[in-house]
Amino acid sequence: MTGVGPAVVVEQLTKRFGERTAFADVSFEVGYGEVFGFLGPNGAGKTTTVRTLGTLIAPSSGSAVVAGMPLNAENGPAIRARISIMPESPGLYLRLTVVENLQCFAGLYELADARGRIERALRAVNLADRAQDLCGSLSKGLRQRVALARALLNDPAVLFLDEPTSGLDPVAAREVHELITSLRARGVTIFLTTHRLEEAERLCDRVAILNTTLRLVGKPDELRERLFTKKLDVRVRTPLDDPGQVFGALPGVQGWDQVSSGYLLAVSDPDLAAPAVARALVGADADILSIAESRHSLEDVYLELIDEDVEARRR
Ligand SMILES: Nc1ncnc2c1ncn2[C@@H]1O[C@H](COP(=O)(O)OP(=O)(O)OP(=O)(O)O)[C@@H](O)[C@H]1O
Repeated sequence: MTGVGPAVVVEQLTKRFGERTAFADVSFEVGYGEVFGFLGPNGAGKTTTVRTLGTLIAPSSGSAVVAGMPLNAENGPAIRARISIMPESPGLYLRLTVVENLQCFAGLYELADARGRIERALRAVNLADRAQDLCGSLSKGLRQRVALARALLNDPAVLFLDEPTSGLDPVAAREVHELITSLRARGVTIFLTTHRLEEAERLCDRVAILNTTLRLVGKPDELRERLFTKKLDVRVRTPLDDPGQVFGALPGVQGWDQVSSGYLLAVSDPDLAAPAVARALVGADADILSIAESRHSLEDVYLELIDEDVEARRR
């Protein structure tokens, strides 16, 4: 499942539909074995990127390498043999059973040892005991798992999952998360588009934020650091008489704000600043309730960027 070099390389890729630009000038790389999150608002170009990298539509300009092969019409069949796409809507034959659906797709792929592959795929998604059920009788969550089994039939090196938990309840979504984690453990490279930011934060090694153009790529922690200053959240039983005197002269504390719950301190390194802050509070006779690093979520990062875009469009 692994290869030499990155699993996906995208360089200045652009897709236009007539006058409309779906995405423009997008460049990034995905390493083998990585879970790569692709985030962005509605209409940002995520699905079109997946369809382009999945060889379903041709880019307007730019270049890409997918599963080690340059993306072009000639390599289409070879790329398709090494990747899978699980689209947002599973598109199963509802009057056929689970196993009949998989047989049908194994036939289309002309896969050798279809029976063994189907058994393994069903086991991988914990559906072996539902093989004879009609797909039409399955819940949305189970249908999604059948679609995932279908995507696993060809043992893909790169798996594109387009909104795999869209419309699922929290339990069904968690099951899909566990499946993604187990696929990653098997070395499958996963390209995951999602609107669920907590899902991206939990599952992805790195994320990209797209809004027609690529806004940021990195590990969630790096993106937080790039966009936000670090903060210490300080809570005390009663407000300080003179917070400026307590926090003002502390090394590593760049500024402070009084908030309803206490004080938010801008710091260069929370681990270094916290003990000094604690000592200063004790020196000021304050009753400390807690001192903790205030963490920005990936959602904060996302909203900061997308809001910037909305503001820029208004100007
Ligand atoms: N076949 C097509 N013809 C014309 N325009 C298209 C086509 N497919 C997509 N688009 C346009 O390209 C843009 C990006 O669409 P895309 O579906 O890739 O966004 P998305 O990020 O996946 O959105 P969502 O999160 O809502 O699924 C949209 O403006 C869309 O209308």
